[in-house]
Amino acid sequence: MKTSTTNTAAPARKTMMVAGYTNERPHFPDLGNITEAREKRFLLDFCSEIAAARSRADLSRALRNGLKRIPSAGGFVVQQVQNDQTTTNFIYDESLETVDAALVRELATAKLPLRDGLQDRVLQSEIPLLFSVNTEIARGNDAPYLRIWKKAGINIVTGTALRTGDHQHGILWLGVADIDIPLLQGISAHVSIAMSNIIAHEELVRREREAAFLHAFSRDIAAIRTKADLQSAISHVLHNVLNIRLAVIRTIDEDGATLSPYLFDESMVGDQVEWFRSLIARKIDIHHPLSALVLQNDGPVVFNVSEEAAKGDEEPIVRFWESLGMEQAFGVPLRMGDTNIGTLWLLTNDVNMPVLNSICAQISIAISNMLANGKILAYKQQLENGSDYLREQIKTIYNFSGIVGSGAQMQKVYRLITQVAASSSTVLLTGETGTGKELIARAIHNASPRKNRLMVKVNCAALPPHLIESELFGHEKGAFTGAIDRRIGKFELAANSTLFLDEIGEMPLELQVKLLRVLQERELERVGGKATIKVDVRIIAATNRNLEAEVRAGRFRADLFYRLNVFPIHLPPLRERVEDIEPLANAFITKFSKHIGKRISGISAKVLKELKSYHWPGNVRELEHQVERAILLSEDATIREVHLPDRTRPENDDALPSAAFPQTLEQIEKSYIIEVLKRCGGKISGVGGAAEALEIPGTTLHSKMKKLGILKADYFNI
Ligand SMILES: Nc1ncnc2c1ncn2[C@@H]1O[C@H](COP(=O)(O)OP(=O)(O)OP(=O)(O)O)[C@@H](O)[C@H]1O
Repeated sequence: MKTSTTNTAAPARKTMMVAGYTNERPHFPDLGNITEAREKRFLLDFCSEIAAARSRADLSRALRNGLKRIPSAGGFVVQQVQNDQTTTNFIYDESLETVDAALVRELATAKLPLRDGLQDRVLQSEIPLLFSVNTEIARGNDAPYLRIWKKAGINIVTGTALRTGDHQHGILWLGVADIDIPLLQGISAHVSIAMSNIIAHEELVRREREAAFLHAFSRDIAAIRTKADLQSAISHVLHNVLNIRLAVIRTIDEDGATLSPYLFDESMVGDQVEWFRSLIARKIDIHHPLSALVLQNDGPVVFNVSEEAAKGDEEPIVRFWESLGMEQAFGVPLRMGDTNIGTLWLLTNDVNMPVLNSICAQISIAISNMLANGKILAYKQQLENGSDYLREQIKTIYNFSGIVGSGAQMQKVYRLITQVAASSSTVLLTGETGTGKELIARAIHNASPRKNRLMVKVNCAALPPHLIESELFGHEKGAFTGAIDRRIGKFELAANSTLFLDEIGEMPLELQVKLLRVLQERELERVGGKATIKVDVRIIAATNRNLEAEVRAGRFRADLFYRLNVFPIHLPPLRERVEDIEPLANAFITKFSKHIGKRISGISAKVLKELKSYHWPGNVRELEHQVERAILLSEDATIREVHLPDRTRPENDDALPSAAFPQTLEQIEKSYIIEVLKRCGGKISGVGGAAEALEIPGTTLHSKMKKLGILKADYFNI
């Protein structure tokens, strides 16, 4: 046996037998005590057992049994050549575990570089090579398997390339000092065939398993209705089929410009959860280099983490991958047909690309179905809410079928409506209560390009402050107690239409900030939601308060006021457009006589005079109610009587007639308080209440009202 400092190679021979066995033994010594005939017998037995091997365990057993009959044999290892210039263990002799179990097991799962000065030489050689373990170690070769052989006390090992045709499957290492080269070649030829069969069989089993998983996955995914179920199905298939974990799925937002997180799994980020969450929470521009690359690619993109880090772009996500010790990260486009719907990110150092592709195709379908479902639900809700509006509109249609009034003041209002309607500019309608602000808001909407969608109205004074935010911006399920379902807000409902914010002066200060943000950025977040939603909404706001005074008093934000006051339209009080009173009264007679079912043809001159001289604190609404009441009470076809409150004024006289004037101080006080209460819409205390206007505490006003016998009917009877 030659154990020179270098390896000894046996020259290739032309006289090999079919099994690779020949009687000639030019370099290797005899096969111990096995005679030539027994050698043949041995090889036949050995090879038939190897040929029968269907699994790694079979092959291992066959090699172990065969080698038992070679006295100098000390163990075997078969390494498999991988595509990435490495080898991995295929089988090893379990008896080596008695030497150093931990090291053997470590090697069993390790990837060894192919070019280590030994493996590469064996694979390049046509014939088996013989190495001295001690010499290789002394030379500085630190291949870990040399340490095993050394610990096992084996100094001479032979390495034989395992090939079928041109394909290199691996290397057969034998710890044997004394073996006949043709016999070794015969053994290796059979091991090569067995190995390639086992690999093919394993591949087949793996594919069948994958196909079964994919089939189950597509079945499961078709039945999925919730995001949580989708997440668990995806995690399950990735873990079971690819043995990897999902990092995050991002979907492209409605605006088509950004990607938002859709699903993510923090189970693989260890104690870096907070960092991971902060990275995930961010919206990503679709042109961001890493995402753009994935979205432009047909299949998965492999990012080499150290190469990405070396670019010095200070990408936070790359630093994160580095911190997890990842060598590679995978970004996969999620697509339906030619349309990108998002990206899927995996943290793994290795992945089966074809399988990943088919999983991603299924995930794309599932996500796009879920997104479509979400949209359908939103549309459904929009339709439902829309039909409420429609009903409301139909119910009150007679109220805004036309604006009545042709006086100079209303002519000015009509001109302003015409100027602003076609644009999307914000309009601020001001004027006392009942002057027709809502009517004008609808007129602007109906004259605008948005007229085919319903105008959405929010009365900021009618909602409790804690509900206004959810009413305006919507909420996600569970956002607060009572949020049992997701609900879209009025802003989203008014998408591509007009949002009429009535009584804007009543909006609480804290909400004014949020409204300002939406008006500035045209995007909002639902209460309890993370996603930002773009909205194209035209705003018309209305108030009967003097907003400038409210700003000065610190009750209204100046910045919001300037945002709203883009195009102000002031509705004059009815007392300043007396010329409109008769046409308005006639219009209401037509409307109510039809509605009530009484044929009323007109108003007496006396009543008309009374109407024209009245102060109309409740403006057109008050006139409307007075006409309705008069029709109900009238006994013939002409209205001959109206019951106006005490504040009538004679024509051309600003002073009130003495008969109508209260006689005592108490009466003066009573009617003054009633007047103030009317102007404050019956609100007694709080912001905008009568007590505030009278500059007395709410409790004092209450007791005064009690003392003076002021009843609700006194100030609500307009
Ligand atoms: N010029 C008008 N022509 C016909 N009807 C009118 C006119 N102005 C107001 N009205 C009617 O008066 C009533 C009150 O009008 P509207 O609700 O638009 O007033 P407003 O200024 O918005 O009141 P508030 O400030 O109290 O909300 C409605 O029934 C409306 O149809």
